[in-house]
Amino acid sequence: MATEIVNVKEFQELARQALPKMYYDYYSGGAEDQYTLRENMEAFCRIQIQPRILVDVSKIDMSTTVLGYNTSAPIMIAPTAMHQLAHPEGEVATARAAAACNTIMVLSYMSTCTVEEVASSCNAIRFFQLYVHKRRDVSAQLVQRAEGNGYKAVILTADAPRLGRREADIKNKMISPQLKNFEGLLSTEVDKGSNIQALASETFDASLCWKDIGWLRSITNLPILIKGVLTCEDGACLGWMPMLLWISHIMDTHLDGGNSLPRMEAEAAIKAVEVGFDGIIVSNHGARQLDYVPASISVLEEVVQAVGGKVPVLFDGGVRRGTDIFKALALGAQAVLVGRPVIYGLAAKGEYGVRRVIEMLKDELELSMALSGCPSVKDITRSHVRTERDRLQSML
Ligand SMILES: Cc1cc2nc3c(=O)[nH]c(=O)nc-3n(C[C@H](O)[C@H](O)[C@H](O)COP(=O)(O)O)c2cc1C
Ligand SMILES: CCCCCCC(=O)C(=O)O
Repeated sequence: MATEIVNVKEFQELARQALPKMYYDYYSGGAEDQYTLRENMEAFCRIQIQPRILVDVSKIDMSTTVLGYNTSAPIMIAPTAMHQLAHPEGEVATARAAAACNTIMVLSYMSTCTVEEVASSCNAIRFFQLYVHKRRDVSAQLVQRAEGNGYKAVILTADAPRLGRREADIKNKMISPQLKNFEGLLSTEVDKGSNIQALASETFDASLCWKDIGWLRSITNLPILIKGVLTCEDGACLGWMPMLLWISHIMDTHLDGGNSLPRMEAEAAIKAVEVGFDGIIVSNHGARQLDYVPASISVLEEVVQAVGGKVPVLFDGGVRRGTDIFKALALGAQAVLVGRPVIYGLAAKGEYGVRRVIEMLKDELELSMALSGCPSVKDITRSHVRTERDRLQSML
């Protein structure tokens, strides 16, 4: 008799068994030494939950809204490429699971099913993730197809001027399949599939910069969110200066005030608001781009503070448990996006597997809320978690 799958991580092992090594490595891997890949999960473990007791939690309401769209819980499906490598039904199965769970799905620019196939498969609320193509007309056409097919927002991925160095993919000679969205738009050489590194460098426009929000606005009326904003751990411009100075004194390090990296990085979030993005996704791309960037959970709060409620802040990276979601919400995220777990569910059991993954996360979040004294999402506050920084500060 098959043993019951009791958590999301167990789906990873099922996926490993189900997939050819080349694909499993592609989905599960991170960049270079995979330091950030480990950190994305370990940083969650260093945050403790501070529950309240004797609160009426006989009813728990996880529902929330993202950009005005109702969703059953603050959990979304992150854009991940090429779902048909995990399961023949690909993104259509994922979208159907999203619809069944009343969850928002973000379709990857690099999807294996087309924008239209996914749109016509179910009534899930869908956003469209955009990589800006060297040939801007190709990106513009895809965005317009998405808009015409009822996708509700564009998510611009800004952390990939080039593809990160994923050594397993290099060793495995990972090949991208044909991506049907581009049929008729690009040369057949790309259509027939190629080494992903080569395809990425043919695709990604490394000249993309802040002023290009103007071009994006000119091609769509949809809200545009930016994905890949990170800020530094120490947040010098956000009120942590006394602690920083103390730490720097102890460590005899030099901080140069105006030109320090923390200020520069915090400016990325502020800049995103200034140039008119409608939302921010704190993300390090699942640790697949630049290794040795911080875990995304460890920089979330700085971004939230820098943004100051002007636009919604979403979060992804390393979410594997309902408690992880609880922690991200306590640190100010409006919702989290989940990447690999969804693919593991899809690889293991198709649409049903994706549904189970989302249901498990929802069940765990619901229990976490009950045991923490939070009957609704808005009851989850900053004081429900204790971070490393809190612990350091209490020692001052
Ligand atoms: C296999 C894989 C493919 C991905 N493809 C894309 C993509 O096409 N576009 C994008 O913006 N992000 C992509 N990402 C990053 C995810 O959107 C997300 O940031 C990340 O997976 C979150 O971390 P998690 O996997 O730990 O949940 C991909 C991630 C993985 C694991
Ligand atoms: C096939 C070209 C590259 C796809 C990149 C998808 C992605 O973002 C990833 O992290 O992988």
